[in-house]
Amino acid sequence: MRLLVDAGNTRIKWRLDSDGRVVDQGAALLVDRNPLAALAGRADAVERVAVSVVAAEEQRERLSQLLSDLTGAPVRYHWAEAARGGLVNAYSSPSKMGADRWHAMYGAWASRRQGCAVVDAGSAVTVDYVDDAGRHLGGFILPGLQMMFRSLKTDAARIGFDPDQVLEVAPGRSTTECVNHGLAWLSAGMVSRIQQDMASFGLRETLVTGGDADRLVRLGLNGIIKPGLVLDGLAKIDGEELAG
Ligand SMILES: Nc1ncnc2c1ncn2[C@@H]1O[C@H](COP(=O)(O)OP(=O)(O)O)[C@@H](O)[C@H]1O
Ligand SMILES: CC(C)(COP(=O)(O)O)[C@@H](O)C(=O)NCCC(=O)O
Ligand SMILES: [K+]
Repeated sequence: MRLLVDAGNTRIKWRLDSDGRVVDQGAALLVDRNPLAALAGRADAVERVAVSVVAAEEQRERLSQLLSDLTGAPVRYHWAEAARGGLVNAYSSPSKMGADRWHAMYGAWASRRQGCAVVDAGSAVTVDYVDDAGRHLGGFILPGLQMMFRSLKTDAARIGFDPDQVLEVAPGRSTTECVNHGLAWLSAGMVSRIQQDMASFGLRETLVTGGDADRLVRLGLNGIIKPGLVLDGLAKIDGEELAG
């Protein structure tokens, strides 16, 4: 059995897989005392661990310690790459790209082998475009929903509001409405820009992952929700590395 781990800036997502079959999966907040607690007592069967991490280096070290407390199995960290299996990264310095973006893109590319957009609505939102030839055309990094609520709350003295994840885009008539509708309106604007880009780059499908994936779809993004897309790509890459 193999343990796959996707450590984002907010949550750690994990999956136990056996020969490509999902045996179990879960998620916990990165700040939890032990985000891998659900795996205690089941680690004996783990023969190998594969990790995709974008959280800070100190969080990676903490995760590393949690994993070695859990299992003696070898742990392999996978990072962004220049190219793999026909997918070619647009970055001139691929190691600077978040591992999660590469793994999500590879998850999409390996299963479809056609042009697509990959949207990861996590702590930050990332949008990446891949054409039919497997060329990554580039992407965007934007603040995620909680990050935007936080910055409005902490960086402006007189914006008092109760954050609420509404999908309402009408002009607001109170501070709370202006903020909540404003963020829905901003996300809806991003959604229509993605859809314009899809048409102009001739891309067919949008795959959406991350904690706020469902919100973007409800705001009109014409996409397929793939909650485990990063883990799908990670599983594939780790399997390919093992096979040599
Ligand atoms: N249970 C949850 N805990 C925290 N954030 C959540 C939860 N459910 C949905 N979210 C939303 O998910 C976003 C974080 O997405 P996630 O995919 O967990 O991020 P990351 O990959 O950066 O760890 C937050 O902006 C938040 O709005
Ligand atoms: C953009 C990200 C913060 C997204 O991470 P997440 O919101 O999923 O935690 C992450 O992919 C990252 O740290 N990227 C490094 C910079 C880059 O991709 O160019
Ligand atoms: K993300």
